[in-house]
Amino acid sequence: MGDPVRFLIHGASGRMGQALLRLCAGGAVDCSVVAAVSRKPAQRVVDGVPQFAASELAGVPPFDVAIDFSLPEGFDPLLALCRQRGAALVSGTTGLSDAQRQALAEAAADIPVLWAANFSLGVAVLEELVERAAAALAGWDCDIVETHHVHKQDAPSGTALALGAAAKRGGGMPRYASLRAGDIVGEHLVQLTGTGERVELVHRATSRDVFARGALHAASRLRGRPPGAWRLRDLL
Ligand SMILES: NC(=O)C1=CN([C@@H]2O[C@H](COP(=O)(O)OP(=O)(O)OC[C@H]3O[C@@H](n4cnc5c(N)ncnc54)[C@H](OP(=O)(O)O)[C@@H]3O)[C@@H](O)[C@H]2O)C=CC1
Ligand SMILES: O=C(O)C1=N[C@H](C(=O)O)C[C@H](O)C1
Repeated sequence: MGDPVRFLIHGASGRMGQALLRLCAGGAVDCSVVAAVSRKPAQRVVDGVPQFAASELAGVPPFDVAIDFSLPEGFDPLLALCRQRGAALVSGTTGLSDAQRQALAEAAADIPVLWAANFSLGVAVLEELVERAAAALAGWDCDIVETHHVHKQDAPSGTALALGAAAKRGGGMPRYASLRAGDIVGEHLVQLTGTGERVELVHRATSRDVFARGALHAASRLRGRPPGAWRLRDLL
């Protein structure tokens, strides 16, 4: 066993940030959270974890891996910090611009990075099923319906777009629909419709812990890897 991996949690006050901090405190992986960053932290230290405002990012202590579940507006300073410090970055933030995706790809020349639209095992399997189904059902209509809680800002969800990319790899031409309702954690339906028949592939997340656990395990395995754009399947 080596030293505990040192995490910076970015978006710490949010729904995902809170799940990550709770799982870290519970020992889900061998780690120490050296900085919890949000836009405006209410306290300086919470449960022994130092809290930082986004404007104080330059002053955070040394860390091995930043885990980012925030909003696109906070992404650029975090990526710059990781490059400057030579630290790895795991990000699940969706709604990034093309320029931000390009900057992430360029950063992979210098540091290990992993971005995934969805850190659950089920969605990783669903992507493979969708590609196969779209290839086998050429010419069928392909519709992706995603449903999330009312606070979600981006649409279609990152996962819907990733499933759409899988469908395209199989030859499908996906269309998207988004619903925002109550406190739904995240549901994705891929519907392939022919004449007189229909195939439905569905994933329902009922707890954010599935995403948080996936991100923590990937992050702890990213420490010490060479620079590059890593995929979730390389690490889990
Ligand atoms: N890939 C995956 O598996 C998953 C991805 N997500 C994605 O993760 C992201 C976060 O989701 P969720 O936790 O629900 O969102 P929340 O709105 O609950 O949390 C957002 C967090 O980001 C912080 N933040 C906002 N702006 C900035 C900024 N400029 N700099 C630094 N921090 C900032 C907020 O701080 P403050 O409270 O101070 O404003 C808050 O801590 C979304 O993009 C979502 O789509 C979510 C679940 C799974
Ligand atoms: O914002 C969320 O909550 C989620 N976002 C991700 C996405 O955009 O696909 C993953 C998950 O569905 C929850």
